[in-house]
Amino acid sequence: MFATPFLDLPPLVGAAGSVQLPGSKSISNRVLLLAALSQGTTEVHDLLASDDTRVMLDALRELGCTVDEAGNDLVRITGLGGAAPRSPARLFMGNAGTAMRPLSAALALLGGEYELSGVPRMHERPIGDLVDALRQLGCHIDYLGNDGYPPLRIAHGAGLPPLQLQAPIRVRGDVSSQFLTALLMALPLVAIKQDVVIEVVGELISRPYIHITLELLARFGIAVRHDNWQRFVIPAGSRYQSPGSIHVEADASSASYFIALGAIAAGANGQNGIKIEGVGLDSIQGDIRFVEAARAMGAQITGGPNWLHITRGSWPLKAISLDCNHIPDAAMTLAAMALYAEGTTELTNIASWRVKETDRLAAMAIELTKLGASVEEGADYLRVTPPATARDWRAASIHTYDDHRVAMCFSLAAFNPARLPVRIEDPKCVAKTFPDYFEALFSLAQADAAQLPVICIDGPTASGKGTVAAAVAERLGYHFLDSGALYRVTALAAVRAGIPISAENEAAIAQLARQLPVRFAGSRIWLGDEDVSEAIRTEEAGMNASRVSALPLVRKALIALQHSFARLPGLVADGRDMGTVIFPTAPLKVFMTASAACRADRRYKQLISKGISANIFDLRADLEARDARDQNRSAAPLKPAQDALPLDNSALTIDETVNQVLHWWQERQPFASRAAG
Ligand SMILES: Nc1ncnc2c1ncn2[C@@H]1O[C@H](COP(=O)(O)OP(=O)(O)OP(=O)(O)O)[C@@H](O)[C@H]1O
Ligand SMILES: Nc1ccn([C@H]2C[C@H](O)[C@@H](COP(=O)(O)O)O2)c(=O)n1
Repeated sequence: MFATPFLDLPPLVGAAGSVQLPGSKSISNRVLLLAALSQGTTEVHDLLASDDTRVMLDALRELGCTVDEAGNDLVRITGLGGAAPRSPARLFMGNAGTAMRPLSAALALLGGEYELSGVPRMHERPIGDLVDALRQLGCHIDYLGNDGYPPLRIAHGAGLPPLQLQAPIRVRGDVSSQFLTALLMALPLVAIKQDVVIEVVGELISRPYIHITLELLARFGIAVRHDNWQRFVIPAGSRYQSPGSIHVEADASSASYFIALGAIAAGANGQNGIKIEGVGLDSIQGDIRFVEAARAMGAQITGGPNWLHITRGSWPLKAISLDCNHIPDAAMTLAAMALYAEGTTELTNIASWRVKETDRLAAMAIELTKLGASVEEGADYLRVTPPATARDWRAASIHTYDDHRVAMCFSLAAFNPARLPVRIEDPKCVAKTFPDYFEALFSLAQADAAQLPVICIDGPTASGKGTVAAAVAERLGYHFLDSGALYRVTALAAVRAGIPISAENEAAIAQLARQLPVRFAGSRIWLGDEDVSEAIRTEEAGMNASRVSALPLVRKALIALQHSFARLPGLVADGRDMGTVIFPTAPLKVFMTASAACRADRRYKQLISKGISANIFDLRADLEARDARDQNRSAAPLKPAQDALPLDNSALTIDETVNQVLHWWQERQPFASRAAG
C-alpha cells in the first residue's frame, strides 16, 4: 500500500493483463457478523483484508467470539450460537457503515450495554432511521452526540426489554439500504415463536445490496420471504447455523475500476484487454450490473462464472444517461469514464452519494472540474462533459476526502490525452476496500518510457546519496535503485568465483554480471540463496566494486538490469553515471557532494555504529583513491551530468538534503495548488 502523502501517476498510455481482486467488502462484513451470530465455526475464505473488515474483526473479538486469522485470506469464526456477547463493551467502528449499522441492530437485540463510535465522518453519517425502527421494537438506544447520528449507547445492561414483535417494524428505505440490511440480519435472533415482519417506508434504494443480504442469510439458515421488496417476513423458528465454510466473492465495485481500465486503455506490451479474476457475470453483487453500463459506454466485455475480460470497443466512449440507483458505488466509476466520452454523461438517482464516506456528489464535481471537465451537480444527479480538446485538460492534484472510491476513480484520469500526470492525495485511503489498488493498477498499466519519472542522484562515495535517494523514493512511493550495490555484488561474485578483478578477466566478469542472480528484498540484497547485504558493505568490497566498475564490458552487462528498475510509478536511482549514461533524459538530476573530510567522518561513524573498527585517516585516503579511480576511468566516469543540480551537503542534515531534492522535484511538477477540500 502507498502510505505517502500523495502519489503522482505519470501519464499512462496502455494497460493489459490479468488481475485478481480482493474480496467484496459488503459480503465480507455480512459474513463475519452472520458467522459470529451462528452456532458453530465458520471458515471464511478469501476474506477482504481492509480497514472496514479490521474494525469488524476487532469488534467481534471484543464481544467474545473466537476469531482465528489463519492467514492466506482464511479466517475462522466461532459464533456466539445463542450465548450472550461480552458486556459492557466499547466498540470502535472506524468509518465502516457495513459494521456500524448491522452490529448496532444485532447488539440491540442480544441484550447488554454497549457504546459504538467511529471516526468523525462516521458521526456525520445518519443512523436515525435504524434507531427509530429499533426503538419501535422497545429497544433502549441513546445518542451520545447529535440526534440521529453515532456514537450510540445500547442500554440493555439489565437485560433485553420486552419486544413488540407483533406489529410490522417500519423502516425507511430511501436513505440507506443498510438500515434494512441491519434489521434483516438482527431480527432472526428474536424470530423464535412468531414471524417477524419488516415494512419498508418509501422507495427502497440500492436493492441489490438487499439481494446480497438475503442470499447470505439463506446460506446461514434463514429463509426470508419478501413481497416486491417492500415487505419482508422472517419466519418463526429462525436460528443461525454456520454453513461450515464460505467463500467471499471478489468485490464487484472494485472490479468497476478495472472494467473501466479495459474500456479506456489501449493494449500494452503487445497484449490486449484486462482479465479480472474472482468475480464473474453470475455474481450476487448488484454492482456487477456496472458491466451493462460499461458496455453501453462502449466496452467489450465477456465473462464466465468467476472471471471477466474487457477490451476497448467504441473509442471515444459513448456518453450515456443512466438511473444509477441499482449501482450506487460503481456508478462513481462512470463519472470517471465520462472524461473519455463524446458528449455529456448524465448520472441520476444518486442522492445516496451524499451520505457515504464523504459527500461524493460534491467531491466528484469539484475534482472533475479541476481536470478541466464541465460538471453540473444537482441534488441527486451529475452531468459530466469532458474537456473539449486535449489542450483543455489540466494537471490536477486530486483531493480524496478519505474516500477510497474517489482515489480509485481518479487514477483513471492518468489516461488523459494531454499526457498530463495526476496527483492522488492521501492514496492510503484505498485501504478501506482495496489496500493494494495502486500496485494492481501498476501491474497492468504502461507509461511511455520517456514520461516515467526518474530522479538521478550521483556523487562520490559517502556523500550520502544512497541515504538520500532511499528517503526520497520512500516519500514519493517510487522504486529505488542502488546501482553501486550491483557493482559491489558483481565484485563479490567474481571474488567468490576465484576470478581476480583485472582487465584480463573483463569478459569473464562481464559474463558473471550478465547472469547475476541478484535480488533486492526491501533493504536486503541477495546473491542467489545468500543474503549479502553486509558482505558487500565492507571497505574492501567498495574498493573491489570500484575496480570492477572500471571495466567497460561489465558496465555494459549491467545496463539492462538497471533500466528494468524504471517502473511505475517512478524511480530514484543513485550511483555515479545515473544522470550521464543510464537515465540521460531523467527530468531531475542531482550531483551530490560533501568535502572529503566530512565524508570520511560520516563513513567512520557509519562503520563504528555497526561495530566495525576503522581509522579515519585510512578511510579518507581510501575514499580519495576511490574518487580518483571513479573519476578517471574511461567508461562512464564519475562526473556531473550537464543538466545536474549540484548539492554540497557538508553543512546539511539528512532531512535538509532530502527536502532540498524533494523541493526541486516539486518545482518540476505541473499541479495547480489545491482548489478545495
Ligand atoms: N547530510 C547528509 N546527507 C546524507 N547522508 C548523511 C548526511 N549526514 C550524514 N550522513 C551519513 O553519511 C553516511 C554515508 O551515506 P551513504 O552511505 O548514503 O553514502 P553514499 O554516497 O551512498 O555512499 P556509497 O557511494 O559509498 O554507497 C550515512 O551513514 C549517512 O547517514
Ligand atoms: N552507477 C555506479 C554506481 C557505482 N559505481 C561503482 C563505483 C563505486 O566506487 C562502486 C561502489 O559504489 P557505491 O556502493 O559506493 O555507491 O561502484 C559505478 O561505477 N557506477
